[in-house]
Amino acid sequence: MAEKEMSREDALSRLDHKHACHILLYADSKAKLFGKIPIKHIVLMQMRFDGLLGFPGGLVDPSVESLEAGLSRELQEELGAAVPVTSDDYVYSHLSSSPPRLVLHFYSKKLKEAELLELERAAVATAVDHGFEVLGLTRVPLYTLRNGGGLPWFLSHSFISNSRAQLLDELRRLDLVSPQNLEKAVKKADELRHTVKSDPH
Ligand SMILES: O=c1[nH]cnc2c1ncn2[C@@H]1O[C@H](COP(=O)(O)OP(=O)(O)O)[C@@H](O)[C@H]1O
Repeated sequence: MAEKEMSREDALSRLDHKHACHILLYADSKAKLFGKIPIKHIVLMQMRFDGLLGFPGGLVDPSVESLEAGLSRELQEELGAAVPVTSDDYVYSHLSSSPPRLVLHFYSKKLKEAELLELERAAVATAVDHGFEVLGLTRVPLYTLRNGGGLPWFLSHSFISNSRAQLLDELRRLDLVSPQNLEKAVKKADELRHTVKSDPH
């Protein structure tokens, strides 16, 4: 569903709307899958309570806290560790079409690989939301295997709100996947979604 991009100023003037902030956390990595396929970057998403994929974050109330303070609070609950977010990490805002009267603010932040690994551990060990609102953090595979495994299959899953578009925009903007590989992965994902839906078994 289409979401309308808006300026931060316009977004914050919507006092009669709810506001939600979400973040893409990522790190560079030299690790290799099966010892040969470079991971290149670790990008985090999460499996939500409703079975949809989305980013860490949640509802914030700009009348009582800054967007960044609200997002940091949500991250503490979902990841079990402090992730200081600043306005430098802000990417863009969208007016949600469904549900209506909701403004979505999106952030991304690069971490060191060791910091990200520590967050993954804390998300299981100490996060109060683990097993409830959040069923688990997941990494986004950025490679495409010969059989379509990796990013295409990941993109063929179901995502909350505009989080799939937020993911694709950031992978493109941060150059975490080349434009050609991203385009191919999206095309393959669309074919896979069609195959899964039309398979009667
Ligand atoms: O990753 C995301 N990207 C964009 N919008 C999202 C994402 N996750 C949830 N949303 C939207 O934001 C709303 C509030 O988010 P969330 O469910 O994370 O907050 P909460 O845990 O505070 O209730 C959801 O109803 C959904 O429409």
